[in-house]
Amino acid sequence: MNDPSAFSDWSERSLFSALGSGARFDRSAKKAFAGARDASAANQLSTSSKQTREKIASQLDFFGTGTSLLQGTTAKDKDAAAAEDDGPDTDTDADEPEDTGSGAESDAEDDGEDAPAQLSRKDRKRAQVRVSDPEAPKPVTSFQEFATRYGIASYLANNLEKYHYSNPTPIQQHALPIISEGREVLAIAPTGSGKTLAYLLPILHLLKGPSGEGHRALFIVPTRELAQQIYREFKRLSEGRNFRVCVLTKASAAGSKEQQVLSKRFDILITTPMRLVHLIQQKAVDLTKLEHLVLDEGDRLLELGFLEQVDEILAACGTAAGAGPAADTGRRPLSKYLFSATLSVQIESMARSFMRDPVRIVVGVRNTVSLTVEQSLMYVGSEEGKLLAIRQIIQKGVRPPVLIFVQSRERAKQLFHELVYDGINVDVIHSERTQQQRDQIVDKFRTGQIWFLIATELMGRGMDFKGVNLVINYDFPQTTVSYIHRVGRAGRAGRPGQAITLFTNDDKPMLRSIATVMKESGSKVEDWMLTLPRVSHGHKSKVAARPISRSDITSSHETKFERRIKSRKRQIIEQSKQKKDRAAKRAKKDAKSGGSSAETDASADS
Ligand SMILES: Nc1ncnc2c1ncn2[C@@H]1O[C@H](COP(=O)(O)OP(=O)(O)OP(=O)(O)O)[C@@H](O)[C@H]1O
Repeated sequence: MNDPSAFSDWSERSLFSALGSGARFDRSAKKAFAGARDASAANQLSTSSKQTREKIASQLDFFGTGTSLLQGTTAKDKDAAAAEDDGPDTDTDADEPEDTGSGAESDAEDDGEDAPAQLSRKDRKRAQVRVSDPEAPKPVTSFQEFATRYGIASYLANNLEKYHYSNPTPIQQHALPIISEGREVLAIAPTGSGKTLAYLLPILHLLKGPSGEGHRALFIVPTRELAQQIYREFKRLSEGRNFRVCVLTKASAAGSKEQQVLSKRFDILITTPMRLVHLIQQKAVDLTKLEHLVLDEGDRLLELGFLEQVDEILAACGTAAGAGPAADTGRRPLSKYLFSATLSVQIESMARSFMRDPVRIVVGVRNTVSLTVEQSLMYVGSEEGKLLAIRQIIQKGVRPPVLIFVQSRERAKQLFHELVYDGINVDVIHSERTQQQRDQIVDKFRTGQIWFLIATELMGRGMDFKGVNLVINYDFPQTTVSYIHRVGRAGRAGRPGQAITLFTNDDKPMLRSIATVMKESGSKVEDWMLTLPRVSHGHKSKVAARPISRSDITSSHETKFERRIKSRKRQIIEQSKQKKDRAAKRAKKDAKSGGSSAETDASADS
């Protein structure tokens, strides 16, 4: 398994000089709009309000990095920040519902003493953790306190130390005791704030050790990449206890009799909904021994498309939506946990219908972006302007790894062909690529072999690439939720990150919503963006369901001849890549058959 930290070391080196001048991205990049229809609108670029970010940095220093928010701040930036006005502290009319919960929340950390008096009410809210039940177990302030209060096994304490988890993040401080004391949890905390450990650690503590009785913990996630990532995190944290973990893949969900027998040996299942439903329908899996059920990226899992499958899984656990807790069978009652960076009021009430009096924990302001991400919007006029803008951003010098989001597979392929022709170290990931290709790409991106990764919504949620410095929304996100998750691939674990969102005139209807989210998370946006006409919910739903149609991504100035040459060049690159992949595969195979394999099968440990 690759160690992601190796990548961060790598990214510290200035490897990107080959692609550009090495200069940082110029945020006043008006030149990027050459050729765009409305050059004057280039001035509408927004910059982050560093002043606001710095003021609350200490409050939100989840990872104890201290200077993380300021690391990317040059002296010039600081001057600029000093000159900036944070603007009036009025609530903007967030298009996404904010927190309209029960109203019975206790501001667990809002005793007025911790927050500096000069912070505005909103800034303080950004730094708060709100817990819905005043009777919920009190938070822990350190892993040491958690260990002594609950008597956690020494292997867990050792692994926390070994993998440098020195202080719990706010979501961990609250979730660890609440889950450990048997309460269900609805957790909403920013992207990259350590939600995975917030549920893995207490669940491992409660499971104690492998039992061989059947599946006792089930983790459901929307993509198989995320399933693999949770598997990796689980393996690290459970080192020293021989838990048997199964990540359901296409192959393992085939539902053969052998699988049915095998599955009983696994303590833990990690899966996407579809894979599990397949096994349930084949009667190849027994979920009646389940003690813990986690819906990671839970709001996504309760949306149309996944909802029916999740409902079927809940029914198989004895907890159908609308029903109360499972009947007492003498075993530990099934506890359910939902984690996400975003959760609407509607989805929350749906979740409550199958949960048992969950404690809701909200870190910061609901549905906003992590403060470690410096967000900006860039007007590019037209689709051609986008291609020009991205080339200029790259030429000016950015530090890889960089994630670039587009709205469809087709566009991902088109942009890939454009950038690969420019000689950029780029790859593309989308659902049409094979499982093996997807795994390889994720691995290569983690380890720095790929510098730019073009992705669809597939990679928008949950993926933890620690070193991602920059996210570029080449295509404007279809919803604010998608925006929050996409830009949350940068600025993780307290590190600074940057997000640039390109927009054209076609994106203006949705601009107000995104600008509002940016403002809510401490970035400065132009006032006119916040006063654009509101868009009806009907229109938003339409855009959410189907992206706006855009013209193809292509350098239109090319002649037919140039395009033919380009296409031939692409073929050659593709062939040479395939050749390399085949050679690597052969080498791996030879190595395996030659000696004893230390690597266990990621899909099915035994
Ligand atoms: N207490 C901690 N100290 C240091 N690093 C941590 C701690 N907890 C988690 N991390 C690291 O922070 C990174 C982000 O964690 P994680 O992937 O769980 O974020 P998340 O909140 O689930 O984000 P998302 O909403 O995008 O899924 C991971 O690399 C993880 O190893």
